[in-house]
Amino acid sequence: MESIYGDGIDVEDGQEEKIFVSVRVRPMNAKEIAKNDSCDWECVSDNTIVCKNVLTERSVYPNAYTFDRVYGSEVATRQVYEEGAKRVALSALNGINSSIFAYGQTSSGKTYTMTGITQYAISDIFDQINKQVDRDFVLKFSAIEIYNECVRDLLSADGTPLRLLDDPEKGTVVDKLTEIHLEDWTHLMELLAVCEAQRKIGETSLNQMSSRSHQIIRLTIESVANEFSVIGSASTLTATVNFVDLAGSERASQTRAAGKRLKEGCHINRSLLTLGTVVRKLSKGRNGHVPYRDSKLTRILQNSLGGNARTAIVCTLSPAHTHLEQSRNTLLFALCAKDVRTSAQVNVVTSEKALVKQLQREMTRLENELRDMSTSTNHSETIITEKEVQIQKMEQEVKDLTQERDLARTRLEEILRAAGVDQNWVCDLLILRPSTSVDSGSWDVNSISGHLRIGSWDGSSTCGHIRNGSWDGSSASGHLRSGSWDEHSMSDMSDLAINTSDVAINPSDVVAFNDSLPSTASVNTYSFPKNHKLRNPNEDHYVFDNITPREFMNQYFGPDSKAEWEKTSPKTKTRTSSLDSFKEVEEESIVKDEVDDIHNEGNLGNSHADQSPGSLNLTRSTSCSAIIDGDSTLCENVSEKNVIVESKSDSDIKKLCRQDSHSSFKSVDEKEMQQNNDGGIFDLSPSSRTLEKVMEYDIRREAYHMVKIFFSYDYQFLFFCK
Ligand SMILES: Nc1ncnc2c1ncn2[C@@H]1O[C@H](COP(=O)(O)OP(=O)(O)OP(=O)(O)O)[C@@H](O)[C@H]1O
Repeated sequence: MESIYGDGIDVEDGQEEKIFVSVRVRPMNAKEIAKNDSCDWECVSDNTIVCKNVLTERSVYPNAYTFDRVYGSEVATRQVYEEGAKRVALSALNGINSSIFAYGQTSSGKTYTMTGITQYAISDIFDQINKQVDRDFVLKFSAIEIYNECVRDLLSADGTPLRLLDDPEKGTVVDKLTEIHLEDWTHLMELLAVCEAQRKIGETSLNQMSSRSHQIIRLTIESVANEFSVIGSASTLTATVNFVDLAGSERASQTRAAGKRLKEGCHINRSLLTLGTVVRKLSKGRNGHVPYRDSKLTRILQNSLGGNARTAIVCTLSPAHTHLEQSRNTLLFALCAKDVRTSAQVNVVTSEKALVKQLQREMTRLENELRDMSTSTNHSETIITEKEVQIQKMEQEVKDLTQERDLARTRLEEILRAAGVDQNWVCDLLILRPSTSVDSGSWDVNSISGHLRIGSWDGSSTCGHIRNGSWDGSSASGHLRSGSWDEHSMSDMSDLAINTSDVAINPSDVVAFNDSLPSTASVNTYSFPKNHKLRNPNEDHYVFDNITPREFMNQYFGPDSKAEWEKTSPKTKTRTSSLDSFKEVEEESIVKDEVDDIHNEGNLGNSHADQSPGSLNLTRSTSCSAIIDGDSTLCENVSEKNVIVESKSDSDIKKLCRQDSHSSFKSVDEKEMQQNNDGGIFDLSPSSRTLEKVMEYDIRREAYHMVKIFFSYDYQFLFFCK
């Protein structure tokens, strides 16, 4: 019995060998003889063929061509098979993929040759199988046709084109291709007959039965060692052998093709051109891109060209001089193919040892994959854990802030209640969140670089509108801008409410504290007692715990006008004169004028004329402290003041506002106020003048507001109450 590896076939892994290339010249046919065409080709040896035609000196074509084997017209197909294809075909029995295909122009004898080779090869395969008693074989037969770039199953009546799929191990595979278990020789003949019947053929001027498609007959051979095997029962061999009958290259002018035939010819030529390019690239080396995917033909043949397959090509020639150019092209293709090397590899397990090695490699690969997956999973879990911790922290922060807000709101309500302020009164509230240096004692508004928001608060609601404003501490010198107050809001304050959390200011945006009030204290600076310490919120303590609201207001916003104006006036004058004495004089003059105006028009009672000068400056202070203290006497004054204000005509109030705005040395710019629609610029200096401006703003809108400021450890509140 022959060796499993065949007669003289070397199957060492990685061994390279060239494609076996042979040339077969068919006999002159009746037509050619009738036309008295001459025979151009002569095989001068077993492997050299020469062109007998006299060539001009300028011809680029060689005269002689050498291949692995050349066969003249007298040589039988059997010999072509035996010498040029058998060795390759039988290598499939040893687990090596193999392909044999015929290439040549139309009517050159491809089908004739391949039909014979296919039958001889399969016949020999049957013989080899029968001889091999230590292995059990299974043969599977399939047939493919590529017609006009569509892949068809020749064993199926359904002409639906089949898809080509890329399998990582098998390479290109034809999806849903019929595979029939080949039983015996008779069965083979039946199947070949089916394929022949199914294949697209047509009549051309050169071939009455021209194949208009590429045909691939595929035989898959599976074998496993049986009980008689000395190698081992587990060894398995699987390989395929392809018998490829290509459609013939043709020149439309020669075939006089038109319509359907012309279209077929275009597809045929295009795919053969791609095949030629692939072979040419492969012959020049394995580097670089090989355009296998440019045609269905080269995709399917990829494993048969330059891959692991053993390959034999039989190039067929028509000897007639008429076909000289086509024959030369065929030989050029053959020359390229001659240099293409393939690597013969047994692509199946051939021994127990190899099987063990393969399993070990597979185990290693799986372990690596598992490790990678595990690492990836751990990483993801770590990220999730970190996010969860972050979320928990943020939830805790939200909780803490909510508690702070509620605490602040509660304290405000308590203070308002203690001060006798109606909780349902509408208040405009400004909340400043101090920096961490809040305890240091003084607050330099010039340091403020962020924006503040001003809104309104109805004391009971925690949600609603926020009227945005901004406080540009540097450019506006401590002016508070209220940028988006609107008439509607002002006239219907009951609709306004503020969510205190919305108006909280980022500490970095708002305040910085200095140790003391600068000697050049401007109206932009709030100062606090040097010894004053803002309390920790946990102590449930406010600024007002140490001083009365009146003292507080007097201390930071000027003396109360109603209560002992004469005593406090010099002090106020001293402070303001240190700021800008000439403006003070100017202001007092203007204030006096405007009071006189009002008196002259009889809108201000005589009892209040006595309060001048400075009464207007102190009006706000009076009302504010009165309400804070809950002092009934002072509240009467508030009431009186309300009467005074309300008794004024609109024109009076506007006039008063205009005059007063001019009198302020940090004046509210009337134009700017109007440009900002109803947005006023408020001077929030510690002088009563600041608060006067707030009053001014409110009076303009026929709303009478007061200002309170509370400081706690975390928040400072400035709100304007109606
Ligand atoms: N070596 C040969 N000996 C005798 N006759 C041959 C030989 N080669 C081919 N023929 C004949 O030549 C004709 C054309 O051959 P064949 O059909 O095989 O050509 P082809 O290359 O397959 O053409 P196409 O590409 O058009 O299908 C056929 O009638 C065939 O019998």
